[in-house]
Amino acid sequence: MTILIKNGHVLDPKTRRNGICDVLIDGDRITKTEENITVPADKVIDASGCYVMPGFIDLHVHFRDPGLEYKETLTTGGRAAVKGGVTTVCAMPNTKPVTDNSVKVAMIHRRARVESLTNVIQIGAVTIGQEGKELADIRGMAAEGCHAISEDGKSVMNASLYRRAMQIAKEAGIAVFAHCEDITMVEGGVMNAGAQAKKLGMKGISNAVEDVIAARDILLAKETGVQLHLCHCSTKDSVKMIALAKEEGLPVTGEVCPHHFILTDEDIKEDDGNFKMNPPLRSREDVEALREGLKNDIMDVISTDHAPHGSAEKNRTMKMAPFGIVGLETSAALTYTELVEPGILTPMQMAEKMSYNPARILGLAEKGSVSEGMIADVVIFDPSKEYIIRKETFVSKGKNTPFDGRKVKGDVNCTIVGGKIVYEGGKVID
Ligand SMILES: NC(=O)N[C@@H](CC(=O)O)C(=O)O
Ligand SMILES: [Zn+2]
Ligand SMILES: [Zn+2]
Repeated sequence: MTILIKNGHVLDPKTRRNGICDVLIDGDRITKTEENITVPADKVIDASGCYVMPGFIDLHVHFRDPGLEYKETLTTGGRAAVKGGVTTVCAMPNTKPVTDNSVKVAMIHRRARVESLTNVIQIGAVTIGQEGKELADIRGMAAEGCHAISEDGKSVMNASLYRRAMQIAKEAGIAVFAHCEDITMVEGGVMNAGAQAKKLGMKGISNAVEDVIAARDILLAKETGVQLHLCHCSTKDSVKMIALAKEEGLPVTGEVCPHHFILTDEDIKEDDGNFKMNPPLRSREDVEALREGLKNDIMDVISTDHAPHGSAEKNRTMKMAPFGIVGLETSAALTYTELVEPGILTPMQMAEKMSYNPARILGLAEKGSVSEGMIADVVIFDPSKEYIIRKETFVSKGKNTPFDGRKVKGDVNCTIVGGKIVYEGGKVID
């Protein structure tokens, strides 16, 4: 099968191509990127007025499979991913049971190849059962294709144990994805500590809850030399610390989620569980620092932390609802609308942070680029389309979003995974 994408504006962070160009796909590879390709193809796509970018690589999703299939599955999560232009995801291990050994990892990889439209890279847990007591078989999981380990959902509070995990990850050549939260400091908090929490009568989560662990983890990365990726950064001091780490030449990267660079705690007008996530929506100052960090490339990655939950669970009070919101189907549009349209990021930076940089962090040499020889994971994005986000239109099982009813500009037109069209004309092609 050959696909010829005509007249699109190619954004390729690897070759720095940034202009109108045709793209030819043959089988699972991109075989040519050139102006005016005229060879016949099985399928021709007119991408006039659209960006042609490397398929998005989301370093942080929760597919809830196995064990919590009522929230999401490899199939439903995969469909949501390709609708959002996401051609590879990193699935976090806080499944049921926790994905903490090579047999479980191999099983998910095997199943995902059949059940999921997007590529799934399973992330292995740091400790057995995410209990923070005994290290998981990190080497074994790395051998099964875990490109990173993570205790996401919580931090490994025992610094000595975490340091040992980092040493092993370093030896195995994989990264550590860090969820930064000092659980001893949370004290029942459900939203950002500040005036809005007081007004709503909620317990607060201060910035230091994140910052003290971010600082610790950077210092541990310095000692062990492991590649450390800080997940869902929400505070201005996280940005500062990553800047410092980079100045020192440490292999530390930072990730920001759309909700953290768009919303503040003041957007929580009432007691609504759909605004509850970890880390919480912070202050205007934090949001500005995250935007600035993305703009000046201190922050490398935009991920979703797609965290689906059942409606009955989320349509409860802030106190009762679980932490987490969905993101796969809104991330590209929100990023374009909030960062690219206003000139905070260039379109090329969007491609970098949503695809190229994640590919580098995972060590995927054949991904994150629309250029000859690469795997044909491609997204065609129409920056002119305006619409309103409606959670009923989500293909994810999770409808838990604070962005329902929000106006956005920019929509995924077509998603190609390994040379196969899996989303086109508003429809997922199973
Ligand atoms: N982000 C969240 O609020 N929730 C995540 C866990 C996590 O990412 O820490 C989840 O698994 O639901
Ligand atoms: Zn987390
Ligand atoms: Zn998460």
